[in-house]
Amino acid sequence: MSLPAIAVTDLTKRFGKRVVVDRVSITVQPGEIVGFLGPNGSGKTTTIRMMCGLLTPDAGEGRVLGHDILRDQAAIKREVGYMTQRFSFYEDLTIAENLGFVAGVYGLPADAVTETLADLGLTSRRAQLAGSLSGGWKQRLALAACLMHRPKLLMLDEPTAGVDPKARRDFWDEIHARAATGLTVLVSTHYMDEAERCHRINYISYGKLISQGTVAEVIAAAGLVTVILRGPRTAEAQALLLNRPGVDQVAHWGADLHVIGRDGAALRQAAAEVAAATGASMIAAETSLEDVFIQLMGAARDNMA
Ligand SMILES: Nc1ncnc2c1ncn2[C@@H]1O[C@H](COP(=O)(O)OP(=O)(O)OP(=O)(O)O)[C@@H](O)[C@H]1O
Repeated sequence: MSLPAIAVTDLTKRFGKRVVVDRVSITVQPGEIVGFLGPNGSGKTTTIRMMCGLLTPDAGEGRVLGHDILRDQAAIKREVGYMTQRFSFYEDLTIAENLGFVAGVYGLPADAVTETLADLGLTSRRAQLAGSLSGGWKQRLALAACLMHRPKLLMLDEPTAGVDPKARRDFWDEIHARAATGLTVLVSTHYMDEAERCHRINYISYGKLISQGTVAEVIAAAGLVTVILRGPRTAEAQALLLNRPGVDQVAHWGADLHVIGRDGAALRQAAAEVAAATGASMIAAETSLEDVFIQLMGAARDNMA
């Protein structure tokens, strides 16, 4: 097997007395798209910045694209494309002028801009002011800016926040096409559908990595059982289900109620009783990634308490 694109162990970062990243280890193979998920403030951006060579860990070690994260930060920065959460442009410059500025920063030749415009389908819009672009095109410009120096690894921090579904899909098609040619991608997101587009995911909470694997593996590892109650009185059913033994989560999905818990026998018994009491039918269902994340969030909170 080839050298991993990312292999970091026990990364730790404190701000003041607070440990915001706590012994996080991640391995990513070349060409993989790996998702990074977790609640707000859980340490995703801080971890990404340590792996990009922008922030020095207080403890831990590892290599990114073969370079030591503690000693070769300059080399990492040259070979990584980092799209920050709130990417910004000169709004009163055109697309081409913005890319020209970035090319200057990296010391790239002028034809890098022409090539990148063509590569990202931006040539026909090259003279449009960045400030006048829609969210989807702004995001494409941000992607162009971080691909222009031909990085081997892309770190994307919530790249599609606030972008419409069609633009998000186009973005993901673009990412998959590039991964197929060997680009490695680490992407943080709060969107479940995006997590499902990744080859593997990492879930971090309160600075600790608490689940890793393919979506199917993460769902299986959570050991949850889900049943659906379908009937006329779901609001009443929800009230009856809350605080019943075996019921960890109850959530409305349209006209259905999803009932989720770790103790399958207790869950089914509670759901069956409430279904009978409210005239609902009970249907076995697959546990979703969102159900798992809600459960993990609750479990992490309980551990902190
Ligand atoms: N430079 C800093 N100084 C002090 N605290 C910081 C600094 N950077 C981040 N933090 C804190 O560290 C914690 C982790 O932040 P981080 O941005 O890594 O989380 P995140 O998972 O990326 O969150 P989000 O999903 O909201 O983007 C937060 O509580 C944040 O306030």
